[in-house]
Amino acid sequence: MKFSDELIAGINKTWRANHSHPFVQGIGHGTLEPGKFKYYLIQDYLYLIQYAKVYALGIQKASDLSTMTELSNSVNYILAGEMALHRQYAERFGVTAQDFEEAIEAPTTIAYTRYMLAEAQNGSLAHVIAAVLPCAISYAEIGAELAAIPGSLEHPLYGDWIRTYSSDDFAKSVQATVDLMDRLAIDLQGVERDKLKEIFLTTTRFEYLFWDMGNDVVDWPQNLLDAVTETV
Ligand SMILES: Cc1ncc(CN)c(N)n1
Repeated sequence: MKFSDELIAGINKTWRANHSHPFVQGIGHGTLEPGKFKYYLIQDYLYLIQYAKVYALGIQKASDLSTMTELSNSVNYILAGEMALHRQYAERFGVTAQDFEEAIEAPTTIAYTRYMLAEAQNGSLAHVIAAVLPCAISYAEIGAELAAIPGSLEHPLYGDWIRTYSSDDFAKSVQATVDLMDRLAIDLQGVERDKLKEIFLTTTRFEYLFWDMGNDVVDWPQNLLDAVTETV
């Protein structure tokens, strides 16, 4: 069994919980409240900025030019490809990409992204890839599953999102990361593999928290947001 398959098989219940999350199903069936989607997109834009930096740390830790090039392609795909989707939605919601970029990061966004950055900064390239892998694979799987729901691809608001995450471009970018994980794992022993499994489980759990955040619009308490002008 490939190491990437072993990672998912070892945490199957947690893994599937993301697919059946009400927020995800709401996108697929077109029943999600647009306001929740907008809040999620803003936080996801901020998330992707940090996520691109995690991949960039991988470039620094890579030991060959071909891996560096692959990771650099991933950084470019996130910043220019995936985030273009969010910029297009910003326009549809009547705000600018800069409004998205200048939004306040919610506690979940900070916790998830800074966890990945800490593991990436302190660990090896394998740690970097284990941290980003649930994000990559789960969106590709979710995109494909939602695309199979009749009419989902034509939904006026959610169709673009589903088309992006079920696209060949996204799948190609994810496959490069999966293949890299499998190559890196070949040389690793038990304890090192266990650490990768722990990181993979943690970021899979964070994926669930991120869907929860969107579904419940979880932000800092309003009184703290109102007091923001006191500190900036
Ligand atoms: C939280 C999250 N996880 C994963 C993806 C897919 N890159 C995303 N856009 N946002």
